[in-house]
Amino acid sequence: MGSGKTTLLHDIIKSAGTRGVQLNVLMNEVGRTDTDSSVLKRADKNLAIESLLDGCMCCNKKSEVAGAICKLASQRPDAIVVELTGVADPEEVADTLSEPELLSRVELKRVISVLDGENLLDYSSIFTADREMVRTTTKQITFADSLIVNKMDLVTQKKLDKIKKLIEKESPGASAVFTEYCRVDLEETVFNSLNDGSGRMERERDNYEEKLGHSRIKTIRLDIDGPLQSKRAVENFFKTFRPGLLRAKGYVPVKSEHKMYLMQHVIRKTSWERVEVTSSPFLILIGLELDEKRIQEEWAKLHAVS
Ligand SMILES: Nc1nc2c(ncn2[C@@H]2O[C@H](COP(=O)(O)OP(=O)(O)OP(=O)(O)O)[C@@H](O)[C@H]2O)c(=O)[nH]1
Repeated sequence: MGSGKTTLLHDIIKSAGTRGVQLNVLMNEVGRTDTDSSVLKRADKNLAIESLLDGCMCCNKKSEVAGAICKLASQRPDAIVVELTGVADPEEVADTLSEPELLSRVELKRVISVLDGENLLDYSSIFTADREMVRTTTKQITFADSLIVNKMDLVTQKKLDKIKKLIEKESPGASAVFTEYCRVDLEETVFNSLNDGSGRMERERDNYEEKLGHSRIKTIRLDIDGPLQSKRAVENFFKTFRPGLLRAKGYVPVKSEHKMYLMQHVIRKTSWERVEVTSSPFLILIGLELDEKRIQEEWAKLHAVS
């Protein structure tokens, strides 16, 4: 909400043009007309943009996101930049990107949070913002691979000290850059993450594991070779990986009941819904800096006893 995201995106698009990097853009504008798209077209008149209007991508627009990303990915760009609204939750977006149809086509490289330095302290205090806003602001700090605190021209030294303390509290050790008009080293903040040799998009991948592995938010796909012992065994497995594990979902067969379940796990709660599924079972885990090696080891044990 006015923190400087479109300002940054404009610069990214311009810079991509001079680097020969082809970007596509997915915009999400809450309750507004599609104004930012025209601003961005000024940076590159041939830019491919999909816009989702009147909704927050992480909530009611979820089902449309997969379609829009697939459409952009089919043009085989080097990368897709997704601009979220200020109220979007990065974790939910990672969740959306882990839909099976997207998992094989795109990989999350970097989450960049642009924070409004002038208002950040208000947005993160329960005395001045509602709980949902505080929660979202905290998540935007916690989940960012790059943290940009913008509008420094409007921030006093006293406020800056408090902002630094807030960031240290929510994400110890995180390095933030403090900017005016989002002027950052774009090589370091954006383009570096594209140069890992993984090449152009739309390449079908045989191995689905760790699709989102370059961001701090990691998605891991676990294979299910046979029925699992019990629901409780799966829930205990999730417990082992708290607090990093945020989300898990999949079709899980349970041996003790000879049934298939749609399993949804969010933070601490796990729900099980009995389903008839003919496709192969799978489980996707989403979390912050998950230790994949350990997870795979524990998962293998769970199978061994099933
Ligand atoms: N004073 C000041 N204004 C800025 C700065 N960065 C951006 N702005 C202005 O703030 C306004 C909002 O910037 P945008 O880049 O559109 O912000 P946004 O995050 O895309 O906004 P939404 O799309 O509404 O979420 C524009 O008028 C910008 O010119 C800054 O560092 N200082």
